[in-house]
Amino acid sequence: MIDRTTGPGGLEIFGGAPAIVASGLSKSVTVTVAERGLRGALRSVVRPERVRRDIVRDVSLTVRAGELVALLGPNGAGKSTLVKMFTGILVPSGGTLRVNGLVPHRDRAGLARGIGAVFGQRTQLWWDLPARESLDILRDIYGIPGPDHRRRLAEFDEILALRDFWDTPVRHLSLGQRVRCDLAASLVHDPRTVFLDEPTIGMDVVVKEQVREFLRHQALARGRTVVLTTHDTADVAHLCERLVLVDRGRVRFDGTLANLRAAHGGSVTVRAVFAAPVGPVEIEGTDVVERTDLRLTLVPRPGVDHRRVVRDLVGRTPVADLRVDEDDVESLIRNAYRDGRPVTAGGRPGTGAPGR
Ligand SMILES: Nc1ncnc2c1ncn2[C@@H]1O[C@H](COP(=O)(O)OP(=O)(O)OP(=O)(O)O)[C@@H](O)[C@H]1O
Repeated sequence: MIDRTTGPGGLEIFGGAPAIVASGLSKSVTVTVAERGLRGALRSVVRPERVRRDIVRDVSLTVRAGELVALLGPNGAGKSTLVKMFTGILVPSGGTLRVNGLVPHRDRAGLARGIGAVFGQRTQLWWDLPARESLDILRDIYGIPGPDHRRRLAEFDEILALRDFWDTPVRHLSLGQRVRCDLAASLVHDPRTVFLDEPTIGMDVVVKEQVREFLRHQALARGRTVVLTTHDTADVAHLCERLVLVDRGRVRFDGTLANLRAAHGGSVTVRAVFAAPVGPVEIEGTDVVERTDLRLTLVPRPGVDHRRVVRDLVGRTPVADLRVDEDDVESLIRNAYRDGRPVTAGGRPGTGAPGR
């Protein structure tokens, strides 16, 4: 059963039990190795060589209720496999997993009432029906009371502007319109935890922002847990407080963007233009890149907080203009994969165990 209370302003919020608790979670498959050449092909038929492939290895992760978590990683890293285990579609080969307090593959029916999912290119809507009719069918399947259903659709429509196209058959919708309807379908039964695979794929910048605002609202105001897989680093920068980087089946990093910056950030550059000429300025913990009477460019040394550098600079000189250039999210993630060490929240090297 889903544990709910009423929060400020009468909003329903979910209880404090973690949404996901995974410990040592693994998934292996057995694959047949195809041998080369005609003789090899014949041998593969007569005596196929089978090898075990580890797709997800020893993943430990706790996601609290109401968290917005991005699951990131290169193609083939194991993200979809993890989400398939979270949603009960795949049975883990090892470790333990609970989602909304349930063992997903053992209690798929119970789990379905408390989770929602959007899987990228696939739709859960009826192809030949207008999206609105699909949402009505889902209302009947889940037994949602009419007033609740209408209130939820009005809320989804307010941010996602569904009314413009929800009377059009799904097969005539653009990808961006269809995914917006799929988002509504995944939330219509008010699930506690939502899994979204590339929710902003194929959308223009305006619609992407609409979807991000919608997901923020669903996490912050509604207390829903949102786990999204994405290759769009702007989703991460605009949306997620927590990042889990997966690589070759393992968690390589688990923490906030600030943790990632601390662990894998390159340099931050502080550029100041002064309102009047100044003499020599010494700011502790920095290297000077450029200095004139009117300009100063500094790079804080590793481990030095650039905000302290900015405070010192502004406190001691007449700064007319100031710019801080940091690595963008994409370069941070690239650095994390290149650096190779698994890092948990707080920037500490670790095994991918929950960092908070
Ligand atoms: N049933 C299976 N049999 C064999 N290999 C599999 C199976 N399912 C997944 N894999 C392999 O496991 C790896 C992880 O796949 P997965 O789909 O989880 O990656 P992903 O991180 O979601 O990738 P993408 O970003 O491309 O969607 C891939 O190398 C894939 O080929």
